[in-house]
Amino acid sequence: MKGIKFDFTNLFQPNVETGVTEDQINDHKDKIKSIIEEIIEEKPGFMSVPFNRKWIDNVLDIKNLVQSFESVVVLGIGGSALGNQALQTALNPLNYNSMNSCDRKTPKVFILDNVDPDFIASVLDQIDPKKTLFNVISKSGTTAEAMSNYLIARGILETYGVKPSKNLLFTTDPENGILRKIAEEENIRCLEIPPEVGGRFSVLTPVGLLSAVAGGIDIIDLFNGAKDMYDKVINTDVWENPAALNALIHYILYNDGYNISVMMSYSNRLLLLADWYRQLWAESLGKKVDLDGKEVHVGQTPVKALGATDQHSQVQLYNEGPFDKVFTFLKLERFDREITIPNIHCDIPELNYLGGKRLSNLLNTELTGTEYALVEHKRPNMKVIFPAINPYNIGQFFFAYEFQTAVMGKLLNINTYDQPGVELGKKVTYALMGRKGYENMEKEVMSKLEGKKQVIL
Ligand SMILES: O=P(O)(O)OC[C@H]1O[C@](O)(CO)[C@@H](O)[C@@H]1O
Repeated sequence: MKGIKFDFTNLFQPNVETGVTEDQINDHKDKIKSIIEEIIEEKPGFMSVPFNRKWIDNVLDIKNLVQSFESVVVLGIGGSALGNQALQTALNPLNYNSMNSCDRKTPKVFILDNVDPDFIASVLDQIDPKKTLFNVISKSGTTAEAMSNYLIARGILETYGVKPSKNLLFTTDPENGILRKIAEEENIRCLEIPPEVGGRFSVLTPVGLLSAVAGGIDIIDLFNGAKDMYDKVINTDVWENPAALNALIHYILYNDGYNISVMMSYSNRLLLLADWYRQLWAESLGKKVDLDGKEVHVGQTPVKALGATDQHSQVQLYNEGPFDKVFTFLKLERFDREITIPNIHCDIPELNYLGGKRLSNLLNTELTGTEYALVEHKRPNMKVIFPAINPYNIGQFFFAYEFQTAVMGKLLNINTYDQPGVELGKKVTYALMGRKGYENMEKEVMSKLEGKKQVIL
């Protein structure tokens, strides 16, 4: 079977004592059917993305230009960066940027998704601004982090005497926002973020596609994967729909106190898919009010982990701590590279069992060990199995989880597509950084901050 597989075995009773039952799933069969019908009917923006060739063409039209640069630097945050990072890390070698240019063939790709000066400076040290394309990505065109990094990049270009329009590319709303305005005034190249697609659902739009193309990734196959997954997830029978079944099981467990969803990748290359998932699951589902206006404070906290590394950091808690976590392992069957452990110290039993074994075998055996231990400790867990890492499988993953999030949002009866909870912190930053129009807020914040009884040791 082509594509990724979802192994739900260890989420069900009697395989795991705390798991769900078939009856519980059957009790929700009709509800899931109507939820899927509703989603198809309502068609949230992300649903049509894989079928709109425009997003691919817009990016492929400028492929040669983009790939003519030595480096491409993405300036964005949240949904305007996490998908890009997941794509680069999964689909290019982990040492991609440090490979020599003949082996790499396509530009180095850096993603600046923070305003930590040590981080930004460390990337700026690695690029030649004159040979760098800065892709500023912001749907709103107002995000302080993306905008300050834009100003820094532009300042550098101006210092070097480079015409900004030559080395800048904006990815933003087709009509609104300050980036669009600057682009129009200065004739800066622009790609569109479809207004109906929220940032965290935008990886398959030019948001994620431009840097993917810069890194030589086959975006057509990425779309093919997403399209084939679409066909699977619109199936209204929960037993044949991996995204709906996954959402439903997470929902049932959540209502049983499983407040945390751990995504643990047994592949360094797949790890940042878990970062992408964290934003999707957290921002979409963590809500104060439901669709009836009732205060509900729902949401399952997504956590990222790496196997085998975190077996030696987190697994003690996972096995013996509170019964509040459901686990998703990302398993890779075929690694691109292989290393065989040499037969050295053949007379030392603590070492000789490893000799001659492949590292991938050790890693996946460790996964089996962790799964086994979790089951023994009555912890529900599942696997997403990647036969290999390729654009098709990654496209499938993205679309499956986007749809799963949509189903979970319906089960929780919340608005999956807004994020009112991020606004206050943003506004306080504007106020304290002196943005015009926020003077009253600055006063209010300062008086609250100064009025606090200090407890500093
Ligand atoms: O693309 P923008 O508008 O800069 O937003 C970046 C991110 O900020 C948020 O609006 C809130 O943190 C996310 O939803 C979004 O992905």
